[in-house]
Amino acid sequence: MTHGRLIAVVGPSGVGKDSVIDGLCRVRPALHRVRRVITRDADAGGEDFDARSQDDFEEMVAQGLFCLDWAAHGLRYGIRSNVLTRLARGEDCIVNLSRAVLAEAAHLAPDFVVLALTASPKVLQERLAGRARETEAEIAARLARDAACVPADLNVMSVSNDGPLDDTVMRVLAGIYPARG
Ligand SMILES: Nc1ncnc2c1ncn2[C@@H]1O[C@H](COP(=O)(O)OP(=O)(O)O)[C@@H](O)[C@H]1O
Ligand SMILES: O=P(O)(O)OC[C@H]1O[C@H](OP(=O)(O)OP(=O)(O)O)[C@H](O)[C@@H]1O
Repeated sequence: MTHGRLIAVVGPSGVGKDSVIDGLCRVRPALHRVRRVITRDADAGGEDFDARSQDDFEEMVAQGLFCLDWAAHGLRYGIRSNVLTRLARGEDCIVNLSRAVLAEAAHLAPDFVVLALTASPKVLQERLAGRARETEAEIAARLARDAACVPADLNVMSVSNDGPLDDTVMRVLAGIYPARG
């Protein structure tokens, strides 16, 4: 059976990673959205995720339950290893990742694609303020974050999300699932 494709969505805070993932999964329901484990309050809003305390999270790490985990924005993030079973069954999976774990993530699937979203600094600022999930100080820290670069040797598709969301979703779909024939 063909191995599923793993699509990693990366980019600065507020660029639209979760929104683009939502849009892609709506248009392509067979695409599995990977639910992240995060040490964030369960009622923080935004993406659907599994909230865990710091202690519980570290226990999950110790038990080897994650195939990827990282720290950012004062939070811990984990991807459960069961995504590997889905990929092995041939399911395509999409996940919001840190740029810092891309090299490691590339080893998880033979068909690994990075979707790197971009937007202007002004747009990022407006979107984070509009999302209203973080405080002003947290937004400032996100905008100032000095993130790792996307490794040059990976299969990277870079797409601007400065314009309407539906346009971005359609451009991404055309890029990652080009029509055959
Ligand atoms: N193309 C777009 N046009 C307008 N608003 C957008 C667009 N993409 C995302 N947004 C909005 O910007 C905010 C940040 O998007 P989000 O998906 O949470 O970004 P990220 O996951 O990259 O931090 C959200 O309020 C979302 O609704
Ligand atoms: O190392 P970086 O590439 O900068 O990424 C750091 C973190 O930022 C994003 O998290 P999250 O989705 O919680 O935050 P965001 O919605 O503000 O992007 C991303 O998923 C990573 O977990």
